[in-house]
Amino acid sequence: MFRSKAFSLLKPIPWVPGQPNLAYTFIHPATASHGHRCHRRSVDYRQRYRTCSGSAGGRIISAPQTKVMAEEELPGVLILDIGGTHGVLEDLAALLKKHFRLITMKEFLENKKEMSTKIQSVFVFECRPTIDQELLESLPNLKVIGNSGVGVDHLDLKMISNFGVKVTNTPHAVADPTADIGVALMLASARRLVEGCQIAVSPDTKYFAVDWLGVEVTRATLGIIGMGSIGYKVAQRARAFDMRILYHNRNRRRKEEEEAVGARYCEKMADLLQQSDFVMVVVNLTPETRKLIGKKELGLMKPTATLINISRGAVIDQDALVEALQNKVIRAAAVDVTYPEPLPRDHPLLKLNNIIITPHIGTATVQAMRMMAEEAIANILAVLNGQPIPSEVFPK
Ligand SMILES: O=C(O)[C@H](O)CO
Repeated sequence: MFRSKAFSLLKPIPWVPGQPNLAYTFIHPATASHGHRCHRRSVDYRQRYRTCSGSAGGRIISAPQTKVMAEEELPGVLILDIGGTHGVLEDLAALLKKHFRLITMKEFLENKKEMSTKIQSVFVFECRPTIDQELLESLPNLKVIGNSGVGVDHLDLKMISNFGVKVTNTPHAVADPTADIGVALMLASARRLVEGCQIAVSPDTKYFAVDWLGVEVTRATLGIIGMGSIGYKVAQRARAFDMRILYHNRNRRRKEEEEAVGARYCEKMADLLQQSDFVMVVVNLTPETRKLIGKKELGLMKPTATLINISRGAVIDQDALVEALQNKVIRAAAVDVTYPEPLPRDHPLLKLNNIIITPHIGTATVQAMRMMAEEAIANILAVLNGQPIPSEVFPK
C-alpha cells in the first residue's frame, strides 16, 4: 500500500534533468552489492551505452535505446508485483513500455497458451513475489528475471539457473535510500522520536520529562555488520556525526576505503558487538546469515546499546530480540524489516515501547522506485541483447 502510494507520486517529480529516458548503471569501486555474489564486469560499456557523469557515487551509464517497434514486436515482459496479479502501476508501466510488451500476471493467467511463448523476461516489482517451478515450466522462452531491489532471498537461484534463466538485481539504486532509512532509524531511536510525537499529541501532555531522555549519536560508536554498498553509505553518513565506526564483513575493505570513512575492521563480530553503542545490520539474508543475531549476540551488546536492522527480518532471532528488549538486555531496537511482514497484530514486538518498527520502507521513495525500475530494465535488455550484464546474481 505504502509503496503504491509512493509510486503514484512519481509523475510530478523531475527525473535527471535533460536525460529523461536513461537507465542507470553505476560502476563504483566501493560497490559490494549487499553481500550477494554478484558479477561485475569491468568492460568498457561506452561502445554500447552512452555515458555521462553522475552524482550518486559512480559513473552513470544509460541503457541502450530500444528501436521504435510496434508493441507486438517488442519482447514480452511478465510483471510480477505484490500479490502477483495486480495491474502494474501506471508510471512503472510507462517506463517498461518503452522497451517491452507488458503482460501482467492477470493477463498471463487468463491467456496462458498464447502468452507463455511471448514472455522472455520477468520483472519482479518489489521483493515479495516468488517464482516457482510451475511458472518457470510454463515460460519456455524465458531468459531473465529482473529483480527490482537488491535482496533476492525470495528467489530460488539454483532452481532458476537450472532452467537456464539469469537473475539480475539493482544494487546501485537501493544504496542511498536504504542507508538513509538506517540513519533515520538510528536517530529516531536514539532521540525517542516516536514516543516524542505521541507525547506531543496526547491529551495528558508531559513535555520534557526526564524519564524519557534519549541518547546522542554524536561521537558514539557505530558498529556496521555487512559493509557492502549500503553499509558503506551508512558509514559515510555517520561520519557527519563524528561517530567512531567499526565494521564486520566477510571481506575486509581496501585500506583507502576504510580511511575514507574512518572505519575500523573487526574480524570478530563479537568485538564489534561489545564495543558499539549502535549496531546496524546490513547483511543480505542467506543460510549463513539467518539468525545471525541471537540470544548470545544480544547478550554481548552493551545494556545501553541500540540494534538497528535494515536487511531482512530473519537475520535476527526475533524471539531472542523480544526477550532482550523485555529484560532490557539492550536499550532499544529499530527495525525496518521483520518476519513475517507485516507482523501479526498480537506479536509481542508490537507491545514493546523500546522498539521502532517501520514497514520495510528502505527503498520506498519516489526516486528509488524509478531508479530500481531503470536499473532492472537495463539488466533485462543486456541479457536479451546478449550484452554484458551490469548486475547479475549467481547461485552459490
Ligand atoms: O532488497 C531491497 O532492495 C529492498 O529491501 C527492497 O525493498
